[in-house]
Amino acid sequence: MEICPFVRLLDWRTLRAADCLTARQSREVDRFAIEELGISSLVLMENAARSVCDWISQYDQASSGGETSFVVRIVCGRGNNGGDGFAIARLLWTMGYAVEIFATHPEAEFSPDARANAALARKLGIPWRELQEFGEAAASAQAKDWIVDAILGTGQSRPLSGVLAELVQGMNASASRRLAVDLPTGFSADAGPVSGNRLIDQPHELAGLCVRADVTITFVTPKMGMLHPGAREYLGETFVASIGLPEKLLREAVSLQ
Ligand SMILES: NC(=O)C1=CN([C@@H]2O[C@H](COP(=O)(O)OP(=O)(O)OC[C@H]3O[C@@H](n4cnc5c(N)ncnc54)[C@H](O)[C@@H]3O)[C@@H](O)[C@H]2O)[C@@H](O)CC1
Ligand SMILES: [K+]
Repeated sequence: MEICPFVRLLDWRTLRAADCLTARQSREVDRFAIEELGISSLVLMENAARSVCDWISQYDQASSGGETSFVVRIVCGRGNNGGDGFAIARLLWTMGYAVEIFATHPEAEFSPDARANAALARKLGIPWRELQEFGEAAASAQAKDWIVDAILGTGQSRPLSGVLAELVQGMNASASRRLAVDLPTGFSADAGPVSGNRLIDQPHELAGLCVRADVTITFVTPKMGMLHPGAREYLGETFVASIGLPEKLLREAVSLQ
């Protein structure tokens, strides 16, 4: 189902390991695109953000005739997954959506591309709320609202704890719909819904440790962890978004053949 030009629905029935990238391969794709092909990482981030915004606006058109009275709350981590989130906030805001940004870290701790997009969001005066207000905002959110999970993507390297685990619990307890950017926070690109280095057979064990997304929009290709039998429970309806580079080239770059 081509819901918008650069985004295609993932067919779970035909998903194979050969179609999937590991976190390391995903980073290699990034590196190859930036260093060998010379595309800027900010262009990749913008393309990633644009595909998420296209999806939200197409879905909104298709499901409610473009009624945009819902609120999109975007929770941004400190890495490039967060950078995607700041860019998504800017694009949705310029399209007239009600947007609220929540950042998990002070700007000084952001990755360079996240900092660039956060600074732009600040300059444009996009509503930016205190992180500690998120629990209350999520608890009072309506079913037609969206929470965009831009906390962790392929950089997730350990189980969630502390503030991030609390944020994820707040997200999962909310009536709001949840959209995961690249991967749900708490979901390992390599192994799926894991806790520590142990695959979780009982998904309920992950309650609060992994975002239960209604929709996941992943970039370039599916990720290896999506093969885990419990994956769909956390990914929801999954789409694969192109970020402007020929997939075949990227596969060669990570010698997927
Ligand atoms: N693959 C690609 O071609 C592209 C990737 N982009 C985005 O870049 C993301 C990867 O960005 P990053 O490598 O900065 O990583 P993330 O943004 O996923 O993670 C940020 C940082 O969080 C820390 N972290 C890891 N596990 C944690 C935990 N359990 N608790 C607390 N902190 C933790 C790590 O230091 C990690 O570097 C992708 O998921 C995607 O959203 C896009 O911007 C565009 C292109
Ligand atoms: K995410």
